Amino acid sequence: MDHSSAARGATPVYLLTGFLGSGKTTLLRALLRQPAMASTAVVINEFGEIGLDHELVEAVDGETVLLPGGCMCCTVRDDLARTLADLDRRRAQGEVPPFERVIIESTGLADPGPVLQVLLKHGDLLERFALGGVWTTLDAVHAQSQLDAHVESVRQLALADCVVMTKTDLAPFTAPASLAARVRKINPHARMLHVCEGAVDAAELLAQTPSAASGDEPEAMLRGLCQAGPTGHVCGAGCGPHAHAHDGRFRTSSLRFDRPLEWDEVCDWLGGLAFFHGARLLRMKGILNVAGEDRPLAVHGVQHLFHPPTPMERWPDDDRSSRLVFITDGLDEQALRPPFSTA
Ligand SMILES: Nc1nc2c(ncn2[C@@H]2O[C@H](COP(=O)(O)OP(=O)(O)OP(=O)(O)O)[C@@H](O)[C@H]2O)c(=O)[nH]1
Repeated sequence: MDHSSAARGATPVYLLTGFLGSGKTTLLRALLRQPAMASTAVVINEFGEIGLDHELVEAVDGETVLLPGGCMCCTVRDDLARTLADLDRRRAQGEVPPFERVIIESTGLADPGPVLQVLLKHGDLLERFALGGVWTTLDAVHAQSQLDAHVESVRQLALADCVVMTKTDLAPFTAPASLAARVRKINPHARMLHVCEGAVDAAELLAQTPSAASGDEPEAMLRGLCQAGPTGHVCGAGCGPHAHAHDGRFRTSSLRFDRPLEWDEVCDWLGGLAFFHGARLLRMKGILNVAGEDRPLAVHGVQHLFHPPTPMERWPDDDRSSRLVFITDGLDEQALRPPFSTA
């Protein structure tokens, strides 16, 4: 938070961004368990129709708000401004715990520039909230190809105050060093942390403010960086889906299964998807009800890599159906359908 914001008592807002599956939710969960992150309100935005991240975060001892489906950098920017204003009002009226900071987890496809504009341009919000920093997760396994193919991931990196390189445990030995060199060319100012499974010191991350990172006046610097999109397009109030490359090209598909699933069937199905369609399967995540298991299983995939399933503490609500969300680079929905019955 910059000093003028601190002086006027504005609440710092941290934007947690990073490409699909790069470890944002994992980092957020690890952060929220630490005392330094007590009194944090969380705002989560997802691209899919079925929002899963707020359920995967688990055990947040504070206020968690799920922004409606849609990418925050285009369709739900007004919702974000409203959500922040609403959080502030509910805090003043004692309806939510008295949070000291807000973390916004954006969709992996969001261009952070327009999101930051919400914080920097909304007159009403400026009084009460100030940008605390931008944290960008970078997947050490997939980032090189994501940076080649998706301008959103370059923008997420360019606007970072702190780059959190994840999955170094899975990457080939030399990958983090060559990725770090590429990061330096895109964003020489950002601090870089290497973390495994979200294990980062919250206090250290909180210390990475825009001013600490660059020495520039943070809001002025960010305003410049946020103005133009990758194509020179400046996001405005009437900015619709047309303005962003990801709309139309990226497709979200959601599947729901009412009956408990057989684990072997799921493995064959998802294994086949990764094998045949991994290159276009940008992200898969789900909560599964597996026959014989008391607890739900969280499953995650990024391109060809499927992470080991993890049992969740408990079902997030009464809904016992399995839910999966796929974000693909134009993959036909038909290709995702399982060979077994979904009923
Ligand atoms: N081995 C390993 N796995 C990780 C690490 N960080 C995250 N993961 C795994 O990567 C998968 C995706 O992580 P998430 O935290 O859900 O990624 P995300 O960026 O929130 O995903 P989206 O919100 O869908 O874009 C999960 O299975 C995590 O357990 C890491 O440092 N090491």
